[in-house]
Amino acid sequence: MIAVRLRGLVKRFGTTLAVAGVDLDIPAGSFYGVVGPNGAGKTTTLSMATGLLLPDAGTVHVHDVDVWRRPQDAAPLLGVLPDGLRLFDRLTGPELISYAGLLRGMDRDVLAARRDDLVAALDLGSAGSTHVGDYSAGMTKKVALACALVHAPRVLVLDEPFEAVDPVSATAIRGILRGFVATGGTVVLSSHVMALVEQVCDHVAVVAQGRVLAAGPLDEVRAGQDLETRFIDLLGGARERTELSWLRPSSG
Ligand SMILES: Nc1ncnc2c1ncn2[C@@H]1O[C@H](COP(=O)(O)OP(=O)(O)OP(=O)(O)O)[C@@H](O)[C@H]1O
Repeated sequence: MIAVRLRGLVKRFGTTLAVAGVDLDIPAGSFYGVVGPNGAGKTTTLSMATGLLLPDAGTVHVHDVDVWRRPQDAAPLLGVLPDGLRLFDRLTGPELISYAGLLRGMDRDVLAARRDDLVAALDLGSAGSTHVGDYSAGMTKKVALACALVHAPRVLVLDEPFEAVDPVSATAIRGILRGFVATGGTVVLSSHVMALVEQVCDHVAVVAQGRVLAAGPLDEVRAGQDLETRFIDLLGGARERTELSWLRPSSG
C-alpha cells in the first residue's frame, strides 16, 4: 500500500526550476528520509506533497486521496511540520497545541488529554507560561511537532524535525516517531544529517536539482556504502575545495 504517491511534480519560481518532475512512491508504514544538498528542492517538494504549495504540474495522492482535488479529505490524514513555520507568537505552547486541535475540529476533552500527553512527551512543560515567540529554536520545533501530531494523522511529513533539537529531546522525538511507524503510520522527513537518516529511516530518496537521483529501501540506495559516501557519489563526487589562503592565522 502506498501512503504518498507523487507523479510528475513540477514547480518553478521565476526562472528557477525548483522541482523538475518528481515521481515518488512512499510505502505505508515506512520511515522515509528525503536527503539532498541545499537548494535541491526538498522543501518545495514536501510543501506541494502536503497541500501547502500549488504545483505547476503533477499530482499528489495520500492514501489514494488527491491532495489538490480533495483537500478537506486529505487534511485529516496529514500531519505537517513545515520549514520556517510561523507560529502564533503570543500563545503559550499548550495554548498553541489546543488551537491546532480546535482548528482540526477535535473534541475538547480528547484534545485536552492529548495536549497534556504531548507536553509531557516532548518536555514542553518546563516552558511554563512562556509565549511561543520567546521559545528557543529547538522548543519551537518541538511545539510545532506537537501541533502536527495532535489530531493523530496517518502520515507525518516533517521538514528537518531534528534541527536545533537537543539530544535528549531528539531521542524522545525518535521514540515517538518509531512508535508511530510501528503501529502503521508513515513518516516522511527531510534531513541533512546522513547518520540520522541511516539510523531511523528504512527508505530514502536522494534529490538534487529538483530530481530524484535514487529512491527505495535504504540498503538498496546505499548499495553497500555508507549513505554519506553514496550521496557524494550520486552527486558526482565532492566538489573541489576553494582554498581560503587568506584565512590562515599562522600566515599573517
Ligand atoms: N519562494 C521561493 N521563491 C523563489 N525561489 C524559491 C522559493 N522557494 C524555493 N526557491 C528556490 O527553489 C530551489 C529549491 O529550494 P528548496 O527550499 O526546495 O530546497 P531544499 O532542498 O529544501 O534546500 P535546503 O536544504 O537548503 O533547505 C532553490 O533554488 C530555491 O532558491
